[in-house]
Amino acid sequence: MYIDWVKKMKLIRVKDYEELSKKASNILASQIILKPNSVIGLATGSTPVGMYRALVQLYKNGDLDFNDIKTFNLDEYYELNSANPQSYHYYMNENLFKHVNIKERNINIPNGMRKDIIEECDRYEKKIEACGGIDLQVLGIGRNGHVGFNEPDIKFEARTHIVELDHDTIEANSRFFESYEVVPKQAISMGIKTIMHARKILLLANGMEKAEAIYCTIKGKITPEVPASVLQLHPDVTIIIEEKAALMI
Ligand SMILES: O=P(O)(O)OC[C@H]1O[C@](O)(CO)[C@@H](O)[C@@H]1O
Repeated sequence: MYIDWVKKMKLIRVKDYEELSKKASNILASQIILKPNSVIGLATGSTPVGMYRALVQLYKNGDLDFNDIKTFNLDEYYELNSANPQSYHYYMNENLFKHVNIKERNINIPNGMRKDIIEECDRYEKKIEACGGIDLQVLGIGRNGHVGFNEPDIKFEARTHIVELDHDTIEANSRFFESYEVVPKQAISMGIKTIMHARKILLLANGMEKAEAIYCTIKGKITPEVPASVLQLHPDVTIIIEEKAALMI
């Protein structure tokens, strides 16, 4: 492990995915131990799967208690219901929630099935506020530098909203679906402003295909073309980068 600071961002370089997952779960576990009623922002995608596995293990060993934890997920596909195995509701249940003692009423994920989507986005934002804001937000990163589903050219001032997914994102995520055609083309996502309001941010990057996005996020100019680059302006960001994702920095 190698720790570095670039423009106020704390970079933790790790040798492989296992170390990334362990390190990320330890950071989350410290947050939960130090503040048992923390509000945690959660991410989906393949990258945090190992972190969730490690958190479940800590819980099973009796080292972690989710009883007072509240969670808010970053995003959900539009018009996929929670019983659909491709939905992020389903993913979260399978990877974390059903294995730990979190209370159902403390779990928050945007509801892509609501008829009035604008109202749903508004409700989600208000709920985050009512819970006192997010203490620690976990993020993955897309090949195009997206965070949550905030695609390139997003408005930095956006809050939770409905987004049109990029071709690149649909293509990347089609590995979880039968084909490109059946991947939803829209999603509800926390906006950049919502993410930037979190007190702490933990970004995880794994694999060569993230190397360019990570380079632009850390060393590039701050631009809506690389949504994650805005994190340079956040006062408390930790990025855990596996060796191949760190190739360009
Ligand atoms: O971890 P993965 O599967 O590479 O996904 C990266 C990003 O893409 C998304 O899955 C959305 O496309 C995000 O939720 C995630 O942060």
